[in-house]
Amino acid sequence: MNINPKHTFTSNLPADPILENTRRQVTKACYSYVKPKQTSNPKLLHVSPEMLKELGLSENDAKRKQFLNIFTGNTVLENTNPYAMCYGGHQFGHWAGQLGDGRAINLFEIEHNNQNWKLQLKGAGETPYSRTADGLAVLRSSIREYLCSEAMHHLGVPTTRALSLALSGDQVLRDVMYNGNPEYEKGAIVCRVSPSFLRFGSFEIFAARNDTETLKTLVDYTIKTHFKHLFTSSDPGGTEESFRETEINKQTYVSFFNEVALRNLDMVIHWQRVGFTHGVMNTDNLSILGLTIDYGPYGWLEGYEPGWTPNTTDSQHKRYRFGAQPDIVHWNLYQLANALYPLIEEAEGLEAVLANYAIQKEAKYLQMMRSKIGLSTEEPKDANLIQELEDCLQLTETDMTIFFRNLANFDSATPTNGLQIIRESFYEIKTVTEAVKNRWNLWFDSYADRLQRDPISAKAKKENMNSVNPKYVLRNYMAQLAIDDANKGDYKLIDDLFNLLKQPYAEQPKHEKWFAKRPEWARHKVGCSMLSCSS
Ligand SMILES: Nc1ncnc2c1ncn2[C@@H]1O[C@H](COP(=O)(O)OP(=O)(O)OP(=O)(O)O)[C@@H](O)[C@H]1O
Ligand SMILES: [Mg+2]
Repeated sequence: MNINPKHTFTSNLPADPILENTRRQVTKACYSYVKPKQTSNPKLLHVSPEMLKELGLSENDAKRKQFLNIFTGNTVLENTNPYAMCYGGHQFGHWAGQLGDGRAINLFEIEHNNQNWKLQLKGAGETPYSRTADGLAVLRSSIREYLCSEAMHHLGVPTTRALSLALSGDQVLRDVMYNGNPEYEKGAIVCRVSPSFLRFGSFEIFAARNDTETLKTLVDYTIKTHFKHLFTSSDPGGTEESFRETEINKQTYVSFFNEVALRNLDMVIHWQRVGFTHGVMNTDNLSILGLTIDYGPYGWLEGYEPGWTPNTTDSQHKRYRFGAQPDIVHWNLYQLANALYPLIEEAEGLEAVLANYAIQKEAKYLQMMRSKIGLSTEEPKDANLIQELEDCLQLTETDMTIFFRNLANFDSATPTNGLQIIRESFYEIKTVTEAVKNRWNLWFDSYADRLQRDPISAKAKKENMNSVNPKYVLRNYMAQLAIDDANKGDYKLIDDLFNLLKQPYAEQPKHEKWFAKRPEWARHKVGCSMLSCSS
């Protein structure tokens, strides 16, 4: 295996001078060096061929013992120095202080095709940031993270990626529903991959500690590394040589914040498009690059319900419910603005970005919803048509994925067929009363009128709709079936789902069984509709 490891993160940012792996507050440093824990009997369960290719590795490489050893933490690659990152975060609306990579350990960077990738193990053992926990991850949550991050990539949603899923061979104790019934589960490790694992909380921690110096070092590094275009355009002449020395001006900090805001807006609008509910949008789980990060208690909408969250830890206030996600990004951006303020010392620019986010959020959401119903032009009343559609979707439990996919078959010449076309998306046909049918028929009439004023051909409309409305998503019960099998030692379904989800927008007649509503047994089952943060 030919890996030429890079270390741009550690060579540009301050390290924690303490090398002992003891739990502590780490100050004036962006990371701590720490070695992954040795595992007793590691076994690879799956490797992403697409990710291998992105990294310039071959499928043969993945079969080597060295690959297994490196990506489960048993071998540290020569000339590399693994590390855990320091960050803080606002959890459920409250500042939680230092959090950090309590169980994630960065191995090294690989550069391939002009892209720098950080490779990180999740569940690789304790670090200085582990607080009271064990640094490990269990198989169920690792399968969910592995399958979903690659599935999101294929859906076209900005996300961190996954290279491999492995068993550690060790047992991990977990109290799944936090009700005093801990049990041993299989331990597992996912190798995650991303151009950066920096989170909003990576910046907040230094602002909270009034450590403006380290804050500036980290922000400048981030701009010069990941937002180079901002840096060079506003500071002309910024060549590689002058790269480190050149001062970044205040306007560039504001532009950086603006881009972070817009990238995260783009990400969350994609979530709303595909029905993804993240579940724990704390500021330590929002990426500075606007990538979906931390596949914990996430879930996919089945019945269209903006008030839904899969996370039982949030069942009372439902702060992170599906419909609130774009507003939560906004709230989190306020926290990031506060963290960047010491570098700018003027609120105006940051406030303008936040105000613009609110405007853009409405516009982008509307644009996205127009695409879901196949409109190629804009009319002022589209917002009403879409609002009425969302109201109709909540009249009775209606499957989001099936609804939008089947809606592509609607013909504006025969609006009375509308109900028949979407019938399959209703969970209980007996709840579709005359009153419900009437509302839907009214909507289909307005929709047909609107489509008739749209110049797009029926064929193009259908193609467009099928390219934004996925046919296959990782429904909660599907992941749970793969987990149940894996706990019994059968890993085939992981591979089947992995392959299915590579083409979420394609018709896959052989796999039609996955284009189905959630089965009744999964309605209230732990892991399918209820997920805790225990992972
Ligand atoms: N088993 C564990 N051992 C040590 N620390 C943990 C463990 N589980 C979670 N943490 C830490 O608790 C904090 C919040 O956890 P959260 O569930 O958001 O993250 P995570 O799922 O571990 O990781 P990530 O955000 O990297 O995907 C993080 O600092 C995380 O590292
Ligand atoms: Mg997290």
